[in-house]
Formats: sequence, C-alpha cells, structure tokens
Amino acid sequence: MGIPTIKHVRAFVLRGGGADYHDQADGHWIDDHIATPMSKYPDYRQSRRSFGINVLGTLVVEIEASDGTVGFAVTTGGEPAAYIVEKHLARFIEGARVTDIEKIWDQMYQSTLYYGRKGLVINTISGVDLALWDLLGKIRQEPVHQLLGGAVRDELQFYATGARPDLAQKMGFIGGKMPLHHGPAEGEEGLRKNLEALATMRERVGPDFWLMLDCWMSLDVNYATRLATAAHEHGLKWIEEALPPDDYWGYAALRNNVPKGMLVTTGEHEATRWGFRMLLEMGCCDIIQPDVGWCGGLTELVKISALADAHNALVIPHGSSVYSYHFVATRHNSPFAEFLMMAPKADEVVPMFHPQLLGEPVPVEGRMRLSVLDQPGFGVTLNPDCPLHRPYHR
Ligand SMILES: C[C@H](O)[C@H](O)[C@@H](O)[C@@H](O)C(=O)O
Ligand SMILES: [Mg+2]
Repeated sequence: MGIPTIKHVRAFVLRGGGADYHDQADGHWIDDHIATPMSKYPDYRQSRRSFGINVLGTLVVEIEASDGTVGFAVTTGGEPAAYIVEKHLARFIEGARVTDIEKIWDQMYQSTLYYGRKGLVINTISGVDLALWDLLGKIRQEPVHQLLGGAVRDELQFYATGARPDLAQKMGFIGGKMPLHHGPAEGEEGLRKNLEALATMRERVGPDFWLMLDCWMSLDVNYATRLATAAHEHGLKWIEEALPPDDYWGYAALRNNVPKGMLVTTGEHEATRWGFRMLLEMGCCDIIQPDVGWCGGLTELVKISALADAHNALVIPHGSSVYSYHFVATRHNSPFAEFLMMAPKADEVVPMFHPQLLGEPVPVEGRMRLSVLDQPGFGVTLNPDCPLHRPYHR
C-alpha cells in the first residue's frame, strides 16, 4: 500500500493554560512578581500577564491523512499562528506525503524567511512539525522516540521549575529551579532579596540538592555577574537566561565572569540551528535549552542537538511536555529534563500542559520510565472538554 498523503491541516486556538502555560489565574506562583525585561516599568512589575505574556494562547495543529489517521500538536501561538497555518503554510502541507517532513519544514521556513526566522512564525512551524511527527508515529504505530532512532536510557530524570524547590526535593526531583523575583530596577534591595530567597532555599534543601535561578531575560551583564558571584556561596548550579536572547556578546562575557564551576544556560527563546550556532560558536553557555515547540520543532531540534554535541554542550530542552520527553529519551547529551510545576502553589505534580492533553504522563518520584512513552506518536489525545475554535476556517 502506498504512503498516505495529507488531506487536511486545520489550526485551532485554545485558552487557559496548556501549551501557553503562562495563561493562568490569579495567585499562581508563575505570575508572582517575577523579574522580566519589563520590570523596569513599575506598572508591569507585579504580573507578567499585565504586559501580555499570555496574550497569544495555544495553537492546536491537526493534520489528517488520506487513510483517515489524524496527528496533532499544541504550542504557543494562538490566533496569529492559526492565520499563518491556514493562509500560508497549508499549501506546503496538503497534498504532501506523510513522510515529507524534511521537505515540508524547509518550504515552511524558506517561504516565511521574509517575515519569520524567530518567535511566532517559528512557533507556528514547530507546531506543524510536531503534528507531522505525531501523525507519522500514529500511521506507523510507533512512539516518536522510536522514529528518532530509539532511546539511549530506560528512564528519564527531571529537575522541577517552580516556587518550591524544597517540596520538589521531597517529591524526588534532582533539583529545583526558582524564578528570580527582582531585576536591576529594584536596586541593591532587590539584589539582597534575590540572594535571601536563594539562601533560605539552600537552608531548607541542604548542600547537595541542585538549585538554579531562572532570570527570564531580565538582567544586564554587571547585575548578573554580581548575582552569580554572591550566589556561588549558596551553591547555585546554574544561572539561566540572564540576558535578552540577542545579547550573544553579553552571554559570552557573563560566561567568562561567573565563578568557576557555575553553569550559564539559555536558549528557550532562541530559534533554529542558526540561532543556536551563534550561542555555541560565541561560547555563550554551557547548556542550551531550546523549547521544541518554539525552536522549529523536532526536525530542527535534531539538527540543533547535533551542533551542541559537537560543542560538548548539553541540550536540556525547556519544559514542553511529551514533545521534549520523547526527544530527551533519545539523546546521550540530554541526561535529564525539565518539569514545570504547574500547580498554583508548586506543591503537587500535575501534567505540564493541563488540561489540554489526555494521557499526558508526569514524573513519579522525579522520574519517568521510558515504557510510559510507548504509545504511537506522542501518545496523547486532545481533551474533548477543551472547546476548540477554528478562526480561519477554509
Ligand atoms: C519560571 C520562568 O520564569 C518561566 O516562567 C519558565 O517558563 C521558563 O523560563 C523555564 O525555564 O521553565
Ligand atoms: Mg527558563
């Protein structure tokens, strides 16, 4: 029987958590006075939703093959991403074979170069790419990690991102990454509070549990250097995304400045092999953290990971649920993974993309057996209780 072709691609939008996981209600740790590049404006300091971190919402890409199989994926993109899928990218997808993943990726990328390259357009391409991998896995009745060449480990281990590394330690995670709460605009008092928060958590977790700070692009080289230097005495394992993504020169300087043994990490808002080539060749970081739903999808992340491997850099994808789990399982230079604690008080394990995906696995005692991922494709289905809206129906 011939290779099925793609009959339809459909783009829907969803609100309320899920892939746009910053889209949460009041009182959630993930929106509690976290330092950002907007923190210099007091009106936008308390809440990231106030400046629009959740403005896009979730893009759902659904791809239906000629044999009736349907693959899908979710990522951050919402209505503008749906427009790009339906009005632009659909022409490269419909009519292609389900195995034409590389060709479709190249045509989507090259055809949007004049307005894409990073951000929303690459998020959108990522969503289509992930849906194509899900579709191929479902047609071949294989999990995506097998399509990628197979797992290199039987179990994944996770660090937890959230407000409570002390609770994450009790739950069996290998480390805890805390959001930084104060940026340079809050001066010496803010720096002192940042360090007090770290010292308090170190006191609670003891000397060996990994503690990291996520700075979400909010700092400058001098502030980040002072923070890292002072945080060294509290055993900070890595300082994450201290600077804006385009400041490759700043990251290279920061990596020279931080105390020996402290890691510099970044990449969740970087995109494509060319962006990560810059980070790697300019010596910006020790660990790259691409988000597979934002960097170009799985097809691009495979290329990025090979580049990193040649530079002896680890690839620890920014938490993106099953999409990063299947990838991490297959890469020797991805020895652990991120799990974002999406419970409002970071006090229990809930699925990262809750409530959008049925069958979404979660770490147990900070770990995930590979067998949990042995379903066709990415092994999840869309929650029918989430009301899909197709804004650009064709
Ligand atoms: C916790 C951070 O502020 C972000 O919300 C988080 O999504 C991201 O930076 C991460 O590394 O998980
Ligand atoms: Mg981060």
